Amino acid sequence: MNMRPQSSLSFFSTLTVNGNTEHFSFCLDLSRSESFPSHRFSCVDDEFHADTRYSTYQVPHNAAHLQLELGDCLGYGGTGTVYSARVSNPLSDLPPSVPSELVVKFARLNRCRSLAREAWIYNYLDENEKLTGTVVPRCYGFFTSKLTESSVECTTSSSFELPFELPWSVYEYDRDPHRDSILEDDIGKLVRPRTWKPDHIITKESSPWNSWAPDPDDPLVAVLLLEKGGQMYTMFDDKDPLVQEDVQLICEDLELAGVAHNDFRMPNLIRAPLATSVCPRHNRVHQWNIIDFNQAWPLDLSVENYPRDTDLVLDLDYRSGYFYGWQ
Ligand SMILES: Nc1ncnc2c1ncn2[C@@H]1O[C@H](COP(=O)(O)OP(=O)(O)OP(=O)(O)O)[C@@H](O)[C@H]1O
Repeated sequence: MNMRPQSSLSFFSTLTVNGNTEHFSFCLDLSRSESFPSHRFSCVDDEFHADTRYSTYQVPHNAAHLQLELGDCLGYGGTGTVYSARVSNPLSDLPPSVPSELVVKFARLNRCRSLAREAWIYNYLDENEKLTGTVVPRCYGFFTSKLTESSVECTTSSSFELPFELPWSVYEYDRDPHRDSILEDDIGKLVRPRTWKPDHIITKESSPWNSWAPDPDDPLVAVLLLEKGGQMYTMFDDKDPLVQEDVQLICEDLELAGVAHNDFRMPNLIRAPLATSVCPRHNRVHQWNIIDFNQAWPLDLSVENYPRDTDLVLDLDYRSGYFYGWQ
């Protein structure tokens, strides 16, 4: 029987991140936290739907503890700052498939809710679509911790507000540093089912993240732990027909999973991690992975008129002006 290996999302319950650079040093203890479910978008009526199938995923409470030493900054954007991190646990404590280096995406202090959404999409792609490890990096969980002054030392200044000084600092160009960004399923009409049964199922509306807002007096740090991929896509890669073919195929995989990415640009396409598995649909190891899902949402292709009605929403528009950053 062809059994899928245990999901990387079930490996760890708690995490310690040690960061020591010339600007700061910190030691953060974090615990697994629930991610933030999305409503289901439907192209039938162009509305978001509350749907009990789109709910939180269980977090493991008695799984292993992971210890990381922060390495280089790999990139940043409006939502977070991304670092490589070396696993410092004794190897015997870890599931054998855990690589020695991972990636920590820190949410900016005002963007924890957006990162909680991105974490939910990774969960969705892992559990429903089995795309983690082939088309998107494997995810090792979403963790949070309250930030205390005692856990952080800044060598330049002790301010929590300094841009770029700390991995969770608010983005310098943020238009509203005191709020998280508005997600597409926060606005417009919401369609509710006629019968709404189980109270114990946590959907977007009943999730604590739905009403979350950053509190400067009680800051929260949130991180997403991912498999480490390589360099992002460049104009040089763009000229290679083999690269183009492979990217078309991973776009097809994400489209057939019914996940609308909503921000498909060159920086969100990276070289696939070393341990990428064979894609069962294309019977090959893809050389590229898609990242950055904080603006994504799922569709249910079994109720959509696919591809006729879904094309505009699901099409990743590879090599479009938006992809190149021209519009
Ligand atoms: N798993 C990964 N492996 C290697 N590099 C990564 C990984 N995840 C992110 N990066 C690097 O970090 C950069 C920023 O990551 P990401 O796009 O997730 O941040 P963001 O803040 O959500 O961006 P945006 O402003 O588009 O929302 C990427 O362009 C990429 O270079």
